[in-house]
Amino acid sequence: MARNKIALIGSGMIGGTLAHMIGLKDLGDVVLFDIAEGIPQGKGLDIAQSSPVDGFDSRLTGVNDYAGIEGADVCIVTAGVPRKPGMSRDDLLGINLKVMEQVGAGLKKYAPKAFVICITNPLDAMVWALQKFSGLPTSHVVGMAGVLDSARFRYFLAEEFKVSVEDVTAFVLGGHGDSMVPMIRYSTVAGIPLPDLVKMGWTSKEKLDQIVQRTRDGGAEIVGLLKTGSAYYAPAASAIAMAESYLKDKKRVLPCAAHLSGQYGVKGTYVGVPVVIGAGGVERVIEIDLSKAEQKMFDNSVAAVQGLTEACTKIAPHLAGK
Ligand SMILES: NC(=O)c1ccc[n+]([C@@H]2O[C@H](COP(=O)([O-])OP(=O)(O)OC[C@H]3O[C@@H](n4cnc5c(N)ncnc54)[C@H](O)[C@@H]3O)[C@@H](O)[C@H]2O)c1
Ligand SMILES: O=C(O)C[C@H](O)C(=O)O
Repeated sequence: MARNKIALIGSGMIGGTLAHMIGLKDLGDVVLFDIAEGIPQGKGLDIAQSSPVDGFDSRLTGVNDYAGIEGADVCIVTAGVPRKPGMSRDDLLGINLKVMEQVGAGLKKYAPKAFVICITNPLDAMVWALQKFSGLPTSHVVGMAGVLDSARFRYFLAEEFKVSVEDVTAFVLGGHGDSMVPMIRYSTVAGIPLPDLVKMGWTSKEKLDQIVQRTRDGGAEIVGLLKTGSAYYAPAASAIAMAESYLKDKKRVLPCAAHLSGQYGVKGTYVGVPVVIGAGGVERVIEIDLSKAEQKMFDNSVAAVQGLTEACTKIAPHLAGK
């Protein structure tokens, strides 16, 4: 059987980490693409030279021409610019929208059958624009944010309860911005919902509120510490989980920025919701029951995302007709 081909569009901090993880997990051959000459080639060669030590056979190559991604099964897009301290993700919209137009053209020409995972920020607006620029089916263009935000939520909860991260399930709905909605009611420790854990005296409502806020601020916390860019280890691990579910038809249920066509009362917008990812791409959008308060927070988050997509159509009016 032929090996999977995984193209990484953008070979910066996340792109390099992705390439390394794909090698270590032996998920397939990797093509690193970037506009910066030498960076994808150098990272590819460096990681390839670790393969005899770690015992993997992935072939890694670096390119500056989209032709190199031809026939990719999966493309993970991190091309663009990350934020620095004092910036919001939304400040990246203008610059990264131009990058999405170039990437979309490259995907359309060379990898129209790929499963595409967009990571570039501001995430929900960029994946929306990338789908339109590329013309690929909405089932095959998805955004990574919910897996990361949920992983942060799970990690903070596991720390609070002093239990294994493995036994904490949690997820975050909505856009990947300040208005994201960590779902307390649907989060558990070994199946015990968080509100029950409050009743059992494991934690307090105030402490949970602090954890929710720390989750919302999770990206900014790392940006404030790193100062030169944003998180990359956890984002890369999150995208790998999505790629693996597609490549191995695992049908994992993961929160992702998915195209909504009426679910949750939303049409034509990408926003974070639980989906099933399998060989068919996004095979199902799962509509969970929301309380009035949860629905209000979700609607508020959707409105924030729609504000950004409107801003995109002002910068690139041709997006409106796509
Ligand atoms: N969705 C999420 O949860 C999430 C998490 C972390 C980071 N991000 C976003 O991911 C993006 C990448 O982050 P990073 O830390 O890897 O940044 P980085 O600066 O390390 O890497 C970005 C790479 O993109 C390349 N690039 C720039 N313009 C390009 C173009 N037109 N075509 C191809 N390549 C181009 C750059 O040369 C650079 O190598 C940022 O926008 C960041 O905000 C999103
Ligand atoms: O916060 C950022 O700018 C990067 C990313 O969206 C994150 O959540 O880590």
